[in-house]
Amino acid sequence: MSQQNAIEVQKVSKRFGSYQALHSVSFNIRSNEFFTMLGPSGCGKTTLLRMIAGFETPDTGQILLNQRDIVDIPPHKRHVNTVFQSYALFPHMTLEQNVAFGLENLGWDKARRQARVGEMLERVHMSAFANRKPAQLSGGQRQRVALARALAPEPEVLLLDEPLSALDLKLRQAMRDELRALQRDTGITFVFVTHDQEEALDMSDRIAVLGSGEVQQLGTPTEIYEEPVNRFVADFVGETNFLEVQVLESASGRATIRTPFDQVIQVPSPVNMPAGPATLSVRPEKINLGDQAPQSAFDAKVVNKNYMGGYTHYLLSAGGVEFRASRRNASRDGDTISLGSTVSVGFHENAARLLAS
Ligand SMILES: Nc1ncnc2c1ncn2[C@@H]1O[C@H](COP(=O)(O)OP(=O)(O)OP(=O)(O)O)[C@@H](O)[C@H]1O
Repeated sequence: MSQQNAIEVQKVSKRFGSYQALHSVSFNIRSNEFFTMLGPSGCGKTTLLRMIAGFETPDTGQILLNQRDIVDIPPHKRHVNTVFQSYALFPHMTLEQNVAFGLENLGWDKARRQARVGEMLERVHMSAFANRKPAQLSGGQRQRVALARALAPEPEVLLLDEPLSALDLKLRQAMRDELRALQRDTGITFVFVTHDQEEALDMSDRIAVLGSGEVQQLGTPTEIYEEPVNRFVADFVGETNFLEVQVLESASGRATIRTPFDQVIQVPSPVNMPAGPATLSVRPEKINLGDQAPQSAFDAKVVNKNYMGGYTHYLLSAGGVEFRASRRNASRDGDTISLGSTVSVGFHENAARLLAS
């Protein structure tokens, strides 16, 4: 993957009336990557996408597209296309005409247009429907055509605004793989907006987690999930337990802490973590139970359990604290820990993460 930047967002702020939607946001999107802006409703992700597209302007700051400032370039001159949740296909046109539409405006001649439309419909597996109208298609098929139309003029960047959210669950999952493959095949930079953390983890090369109009963390899916920098990211991406701990000392990315279960352990930590109270994030699947618990284990009571087939989720209590653990049922009789029993519990030190805030 090239490390060149397709898009640079530099200190972008935006206010709507008295509401500050973006607070001096900066990040770079690399050429040819699948980049996701992930965050809860209202965090500013759509506003950022609309700024890149040119439908919205920053109050302050700059946006560069391939090193060029685009703030004053109108949307249709940006070599950026957008796919929306609502497809936005022209209902009176056939699929072929829909995909050809933008190419005609760009001045492509008929032969070139036809070749490109054929190629794009093929790519999204819609060649057999070329002469149908959008109303004769399912939601997933419409979204494939919308993708073909947006990719046909070979934009430098494709913006995707929650494009899967109108589809049902099964189709959404299948479309994730298709989108990812389409990005790899075309090599076009994809900028994807979603509030669905699973989608983001599944598809992205890198994710920017947005919250309260700021970038809370930017990293690969593994970094975001395994090394969340703060409570917001740990909570928004995946499930986790927050344990109130005491930092005894810290140095170069590791800290010695006392847990609510009276263990003194060393865990990964942000640099310069001051001594005193802090929060430790431990994901439920990283808490091991019974014979799987490590040596530093302690006893906990099973307060509740939910058998989910492949997994069982447990609510446990120890040291006056309740926390969650989940365990994969790896065999027919994997679910052996009963409600009300006392079980040995532990987690590997590298599986926990001390949070900066
Ligand atoms: N044109 C506008 N006028 C006033 N407020 C706006 C406008 N556009 C966005 N906002 C506000 O700015 C904030 C960020 O909006 P934005 O649409 O970027 O959020 P989002 O993260 O995409 O959320 P969602 O997933 O709900 O679309 C929201 O609180 C929204 O109400």
